[in-house]
Amino acid sequence: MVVREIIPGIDSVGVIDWHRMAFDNLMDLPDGTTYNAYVVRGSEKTALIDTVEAEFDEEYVTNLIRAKIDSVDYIVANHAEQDHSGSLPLLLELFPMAKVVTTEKGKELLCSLVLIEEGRILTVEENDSLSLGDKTLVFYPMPWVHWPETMVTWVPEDRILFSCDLFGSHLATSDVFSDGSCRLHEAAKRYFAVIMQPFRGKIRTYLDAVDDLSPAIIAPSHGPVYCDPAEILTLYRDWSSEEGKNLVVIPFVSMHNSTTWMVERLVDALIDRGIQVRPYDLGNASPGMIAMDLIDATTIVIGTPTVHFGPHPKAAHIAFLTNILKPKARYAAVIGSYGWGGKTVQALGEMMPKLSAEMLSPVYIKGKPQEEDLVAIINLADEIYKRHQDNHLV
Ligand SMILES: Cc1cc2nc3c(=O)[nH]c(=O)nc-3n(C[C@H](O)[C@H](O)[C@H](O)COP(=O)(O)O)c2cc1C
Repeated sequence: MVVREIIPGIDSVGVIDWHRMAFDNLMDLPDGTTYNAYVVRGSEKTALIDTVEAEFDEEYVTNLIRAKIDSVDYIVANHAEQDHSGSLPLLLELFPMAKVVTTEKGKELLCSLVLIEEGRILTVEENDSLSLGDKTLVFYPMPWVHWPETMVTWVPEDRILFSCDLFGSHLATSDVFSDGSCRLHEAAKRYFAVIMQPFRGKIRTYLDAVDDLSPAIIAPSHGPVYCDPAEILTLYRDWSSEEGKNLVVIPFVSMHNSTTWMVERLVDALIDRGIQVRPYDLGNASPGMIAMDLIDATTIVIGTPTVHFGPHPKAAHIAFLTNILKPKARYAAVIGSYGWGGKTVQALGEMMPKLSAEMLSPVYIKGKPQEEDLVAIINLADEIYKRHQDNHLV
């Protein structure tokens, strides 16, 4: 529990969740997370920006007491997801005059997800503003970062942007401000990979809007605050672009090593051809790491044996994840081994209808790979090399 000043009149009053291991049961969290919330004190009125997970209610309220907040006029809900709206019911009890400020869609979601009474909600649209006296809150809906109701809040007098999940990172740290470290950038990338990647087209548009505002500070709802917004804006420009890198990601699973031997041969052949390669054994790989590489990969190769006539469930899981993340990869292939028959290659293709990648010829072999099978793997490496060359990546 700790209150930190961001700038005079604006404090960080959120909480640090040091030990959380997973988020949304979708993403592994190696570094915990934070639920950021802020207080903006104007000369006449006070606003809170976002709240925290309900299980951290007590810490949040303690922070408000430490920050000497005895009245609240507005509680801005930039995003209705429970990690930011969970404390709203308690806060509305504690501050009976406070209004929740959100978009029309946010109102609908808050009423159903955290059971807020409609009468306590004030809805806002693009460019609407609320005066706090010497500070103003201006609202910009930015749907689909990463839910339909999301918005950001801007304080023009201080040029600070409360960007909610946009620019967030799951990183529990005692630093309230970015330290510019690789660790933070990796946490932000992991966050983008799993939460923002499918919406990168919209995000490119929103990056232009943020550039137009030219913020001095970006204060997201997870992870550190950026006093040099170019740091995170530059990373977001790269991650949200449609330009893949000279990278092949190979998530694979094997029961008796035939698929593993094929993957090993492919890895060596790609390295020989000057292509960066990341194999992930799905027996113990982190889905977050794979998702991060999907941001950059130009080619995805899934390796799997046939199990009960289809792909191994671990390969099916990664195909499903790939499909929902809609990565920018231009090429995909399936390699692996079967015993007597099945529809593994076709089934995997059908699991990824949202992947707009050209499917390269599979190398799907019976039993243990023989020399001619390994030659087919070399041919696949050549195919990938040619495609990467066509894209001026090698
Ligand atoms: C539980 C189980 C189910 C299997 N089901 C099939 C199947 O439906 N069709 C098939 O062709 N092979 C099936 N196989 C055989 C494997 O696909 C085959 O042994 C393959 O070579 C294993 O590749 P790996 O060494 O990479 O695990 C099955 C094997 C196991 C262990």
